[in-house]
Amino acid sequence: MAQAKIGIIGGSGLYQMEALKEIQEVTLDTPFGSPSDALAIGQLEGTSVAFLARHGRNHHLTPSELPFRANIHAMKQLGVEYIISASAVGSLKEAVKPLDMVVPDQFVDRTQHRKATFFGEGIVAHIAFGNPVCPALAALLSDTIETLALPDITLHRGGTYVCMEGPAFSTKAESNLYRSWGATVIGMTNLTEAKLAREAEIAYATLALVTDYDCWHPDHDHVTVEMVIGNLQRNAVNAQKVIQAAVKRLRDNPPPSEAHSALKYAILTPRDRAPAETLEKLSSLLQKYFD
Ligand SMILES: CSC[C@H]1O[C@H](OP(=O)(O)O)[C@H](O)[C@@H]1O
Ligand SMILES: Nc1ncnc2[nH]cnc12
Repeated sequence: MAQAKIGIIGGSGLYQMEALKEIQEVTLDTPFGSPSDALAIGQLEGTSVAFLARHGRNHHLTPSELPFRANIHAMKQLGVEYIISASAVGSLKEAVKPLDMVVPDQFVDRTQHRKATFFGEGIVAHIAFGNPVCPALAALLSDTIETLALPDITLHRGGTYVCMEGPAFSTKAESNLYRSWGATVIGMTNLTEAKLAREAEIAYATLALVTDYDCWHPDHDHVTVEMVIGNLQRNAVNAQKVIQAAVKRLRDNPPPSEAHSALKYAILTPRDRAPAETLEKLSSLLQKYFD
């Protein structure tokens, strides 16, 4: 099977990478079901990259329907060590404007209906998640954006991404509550992905692309998909430039990441007490420790 060290997960508005060449479409099965779509494995900046459209290429999956575990497992099967996630977000701060880019360093989990762990069924592990984003990968992403200096785009290094369940947008009371917590942006997908990526020992960072001011802003009574879509298309063009340049940096200088050994002290169940079926199910995550 084709392999790739770098994975890209494209969110709303980013359903393919234009610059990806020699594409092989791979339909993968995982112990956690099928990923959102076939993965496109191809060449970008002379290195192998695996691309997945998070909601499917025709955007047919809601955030709650996303097969997060299958998506991350598929990346692991392909040998991915770094995931750059591109995501549409609403802004919770006046200074963070539509079309700006944020590279968050924290998440707040407001999801309710998701399986956000590979563990259970007889094997227990507790990963550290105090720093939910890989600092080295996030720095690489921010440095890339800064160097590109895209016209009219402000970069915000760091910030807190509130991950809500959706699919409906927030109420004003919720939006103002998140603002009172000092959060920066809001979306519906990235916390779950970041957690699973950490369990899979994949370094993960988010390129958050601001589409709207959510509903708290006095000039925007509601968030509407119409409002979001206009900015999504412009964001997608910028996201492709950033991702391509970040892949080049990653190719040349893949940073060491603590995420790559996240399970080292996390697994509590001794191997000889672990159910054979679960060991088999988790083999691509655990083989390094249990062989
Ligand atoms: C299109 S607005 C709501 C939708 O956009 C974001 O998706 P993604 O994170 O995959 O870019 C947000 O999380 C919602 O799923
Ligand atoms: N305002 C918002 N709330 C949640 N997810 C979003 N994605 C884009 N804009 C959003």
